[in-house]
Amino acid sequence: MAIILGDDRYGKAENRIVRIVRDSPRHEIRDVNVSTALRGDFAAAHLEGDQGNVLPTDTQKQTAYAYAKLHGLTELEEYGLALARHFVDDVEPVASARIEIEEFAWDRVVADGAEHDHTWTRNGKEVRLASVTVAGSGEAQQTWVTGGFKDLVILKSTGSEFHGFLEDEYTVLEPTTDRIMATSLVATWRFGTTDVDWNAVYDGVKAVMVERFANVHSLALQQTLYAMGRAVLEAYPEIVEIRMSAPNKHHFLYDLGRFGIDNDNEVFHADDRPYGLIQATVTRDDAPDAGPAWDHYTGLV
Ligand SMILES: O=c1[nH]c(=O)c2[nH]c(=O)[nH]c2[nH]1
Repeated sequence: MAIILGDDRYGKAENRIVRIVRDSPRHEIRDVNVSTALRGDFAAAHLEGDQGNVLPTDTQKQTAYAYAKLHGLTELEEYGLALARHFVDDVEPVASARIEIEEFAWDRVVADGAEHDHTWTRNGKEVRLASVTVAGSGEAQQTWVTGGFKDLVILKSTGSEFHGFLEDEYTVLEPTTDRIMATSLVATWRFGTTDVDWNAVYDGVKAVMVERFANVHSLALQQTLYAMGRAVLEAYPEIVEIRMSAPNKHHFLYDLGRFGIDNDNEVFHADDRPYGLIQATVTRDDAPDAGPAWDHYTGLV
């Protein structure tokens, strides 16, 4: 009996590439998850630990990012064809290449009645939230109502800076005057009354927050959150307090300079963790006591 190596392949799975086309003020976005897998003359790596034929998965990753710039991502299939043909045609030991691509769709934000040039929400709706607490009876009965949403994923491809921060001996972050800002927003608000047009207020609050995210030129996610919360309280007298939680979904500019390729805020790596988590409450100074309004039960709201 002989023991033999069966089928094998290898590559870099799930490269989270965001490509912004920004040759006019109206930007375009492509947000993809790209996996590469190569088959070919790679037995020696398994049998002898010989890497002579092995194009590192890291190189496959770099190529996937470089091709996002060089070939664009306007058509996923064109991009995939270019990448696969490169591996097969230009890398000697490669006999076949498979490229798998998932695309996450974004919808352009409409703010002030017009499509926004550089802000999108992730396709698919946010989850609406509501909580009601009633206590006591008769004249003494009290009621607390909160509304909100979670999973409102929103991104702007410019109009965001972050610099002037405190630095110490562990600071390596480079200041930036132009970055992607993205978050998956959770917002919950407390009503001061039950005399509310609930659905209309929900739609309105969401529109106000999206508009502020899009149009406030941001110096930090903290500043944007406060601007959103403030605008909600200004627009809706029936709301007395709003709480927001915003993961900073980091998009790191991919270093293509190493390959002699310019990257003028066009190709990014969308990192999933760790993430900054920014939370803020904005409230009226005369807001009634919150009582049990925030007394969460399931953790879902
Ligand atoms: O908007 C930001 N706020 C921060 O507090 C922070 N910290 C960081 O590293 N990046 C950012 N961005």
